[in-house]
Amino acid sequence: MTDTTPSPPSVRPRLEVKLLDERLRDYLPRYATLGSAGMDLRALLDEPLTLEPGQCELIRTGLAVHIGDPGLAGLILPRSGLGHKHGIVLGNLVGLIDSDYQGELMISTWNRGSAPFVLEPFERLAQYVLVPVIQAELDVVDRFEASLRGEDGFGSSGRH
Ligand SMILES: O=c1ccn([C@H]2C[C@H](O)[C@@H](COP(=O)(O)OP(=O)(O)OP(=O)(O)O)O2)c(=O)[nH]1
Ligand SMILES: [Mg+2]
Repeated sequence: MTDTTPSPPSVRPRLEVKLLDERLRDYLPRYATLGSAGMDLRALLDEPLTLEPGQCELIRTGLAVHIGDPGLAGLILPRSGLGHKHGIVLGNLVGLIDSDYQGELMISTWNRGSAPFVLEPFERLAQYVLVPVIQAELDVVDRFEASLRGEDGFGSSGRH
């Protein structure tokens, strides 16, 4: 199996990014492979930081990204290796980045594991995924036209 053909660069949306720390010039996020969905975000730290079991800290990335298009949003997601092997996940589970946010991307970093974890400066800590968004208008109604499912949910169709 080969990598999928990437979108031509011309159709990729362009995102404005501010580097809030000059050291980030050497660590710009990038897609690791042609088919990568996310770009890794690194921890902007001056020295290693030990996260004790249960500890949650807001970690700087040194990056501000202005998406600028309400039809797009950013997601900050955990890296699966850190999450599965070391229990390093996100304190907010998923970070949602609004298209009009112009501040620094921050990573709520939670050690949900049972051992201390030492986070190294510029370690790849989470990933940033750009996703399409559709904003809706709400129409208030008294009743819905009946559907097959109706109000059934939460396992109403059984487990298997
Ligand atoms: O993991 C995250 C989540 C959010 N943000 C930033 C970007 C986002 O656009 C803004 C607001 O996020 P959200 O709307 O999820 O938080 P809130 O608690 O509702 O804050 P607000 O009242 O500012 O909307 O915070 C981050 O930097 N990292
Ligand atoms: Mg909000």
